[in-house]
This record gives sequence, structure tokens and C-alpha cells, in this order.
Amino acid sequence: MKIAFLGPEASFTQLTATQLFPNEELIPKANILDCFLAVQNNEVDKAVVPLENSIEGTVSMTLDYLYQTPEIRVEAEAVMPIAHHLMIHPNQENDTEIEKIYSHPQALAQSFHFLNHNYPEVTKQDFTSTAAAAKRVSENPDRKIAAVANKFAAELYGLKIINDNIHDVEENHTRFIVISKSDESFDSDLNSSGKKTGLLITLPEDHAGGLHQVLSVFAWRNMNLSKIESRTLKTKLGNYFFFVTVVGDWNNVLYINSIDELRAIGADVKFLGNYKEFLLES
Ligand SMILES: O=C(O)C(=O)Cc1ccccc1
Repeated sequence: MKIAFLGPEASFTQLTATQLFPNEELIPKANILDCFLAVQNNEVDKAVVPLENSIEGTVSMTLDYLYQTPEIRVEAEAVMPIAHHLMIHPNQENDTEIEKIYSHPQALAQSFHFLNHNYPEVTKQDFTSTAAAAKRVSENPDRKIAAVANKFAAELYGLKIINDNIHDVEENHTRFIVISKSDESFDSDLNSSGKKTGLLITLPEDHAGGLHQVLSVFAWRNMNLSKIESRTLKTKLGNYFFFVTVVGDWNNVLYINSIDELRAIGADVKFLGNYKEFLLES
């Protein structure tokens, strides 16, 4: 089986994909869209992409492509502890005046206060992943640049860690999803905290109590929501869709009928799947 992931090697997504799929062929992709396209074009069977972080929140690209690619579903979630380190090329002295710091925007945001306090004048530049940033630093031994990435990236790309554990909140976790076109969910012996269901909901038309009506479909059935996030529909300022997750199995008629009731009140619903949440170790 082929599994795409947000690469290159030693990205946090690869660490996650390796734990979920230790015996499968893992294929690095340059960005999150390419992971979705690889699944859509049947180049791979599944892909692993980041969905949200406990400090920085949702990875909006992932939500957007879930919405924009109707045939793609979610097979599993995996939550992984995240530690960021600042690293430079070993040719550079430890006290080098760093001129630029590269990383994934989520990693720069998760380390914002540290970087702002210790490297206030240094330009921060977004990269497609932490590992891509580390790789770029390794390819430029003469430049005064640094990357925010994990310790495996430091090791793989031969970089020297000059500040470790620079994430602003010690408790830092990222949730990843496994996407595919399959209706089946992914199972494994890994630690799991249980099942949940992902839904994408668009409200009928703007009217008072519209969102309340949608939420009441879940409330009277005693369905517990663990996340609700609005995201722009990109049609017009002020138009949104909602990403909702419901705790538990999807095996009783009350839960199953909730989709019909949502559609009956005029909402558009995409069922992303009923899947396990796995808890990984770094
Ligand atoms: O950039 C990476 O290595 C990723 O896999 C995305 C990411 C970035 C920051 C925290 C968790 C995941």
C-alpha cells in the first residue's frame, strides 16, 4: 500500500505516518494539496496530513481541501506530542548572527514568543514543512540561516541544535488525519481514545437561529460534539462551512438519522467517516 505524507523525510507528518503505517511504502509530497491530489488521482491509497495544533489551531488548508474534494474521507486521527528546536548548519558558530529563520508557519507560530524574545530582528520565513526548512539549511552551509524543526530532522540533515524545546507551551500536540477514498476506517493496535465522526455542514441560508437549529439536531439526540470550527466558503465574505466532530460510534439509528434531519432543515452535509483517534508517542 502507498501512503503519501507532507514531506520531506523527518517532518512531523512522517513521524506520524511511520507509526500508523510501519510496513507500508511512504511517499513524501511537497505540500498538503499534493497529498490530497495523490489520493484523488489514485497515485496512493491514503495520505497523512496535519489537521490542528493545540497552540496554533486548525491547519486551514487541510479543512479547505476536505471540503473541496467531495470523494475524500477521513479514516483515522492521530494525536502526536510536538517539540520544536532551533537548528543551524554545523559549519556556523553557535553565536552566529542568524539572518533568517525558516519553518512551517505552524511551527513558527508555536514558537512565536521564544523567537520574538530571542531573535526579534531576525526575519522569519514560511516553508512548506519543518523538515523542508531543515533540509534547506543543510544545503546552505555558508548562509547564516536556521530552521525550527524536530530532533530527527536535525539528525537526518546533520544540523546542530542551538536552542531546544522552544515551543511556547510545554503541552503541545498536533492532530493528524488519514485521508482516502475508502468508506472503511483504519484500525491498528496503537493506543486509541475512542471513535468519533467528522461532518462538514453548510447552513441553508442566513436566518436567525440557523446554527442553533443545526446544533439542536445533535443536542436532543444527546450527541456530544468535540469540535466545531467555521471556515470561509470562499464565495463571499461572511459565508462559512462548519467542521464538526461527534464523539462515539455511529451505530445507532438516532445518530444515523441525524444526517437526514440536517438535510431536511436545508443543511448540506458531507459525512467524512466514523473513525478512531490514536494517541501516539514522539
Ligand atoms: O512541518 C512539518 O513537519 C509538519 O509535518 C507539519 C507540522 C508543523 C508543525 C507542527 C506539526 C506539524
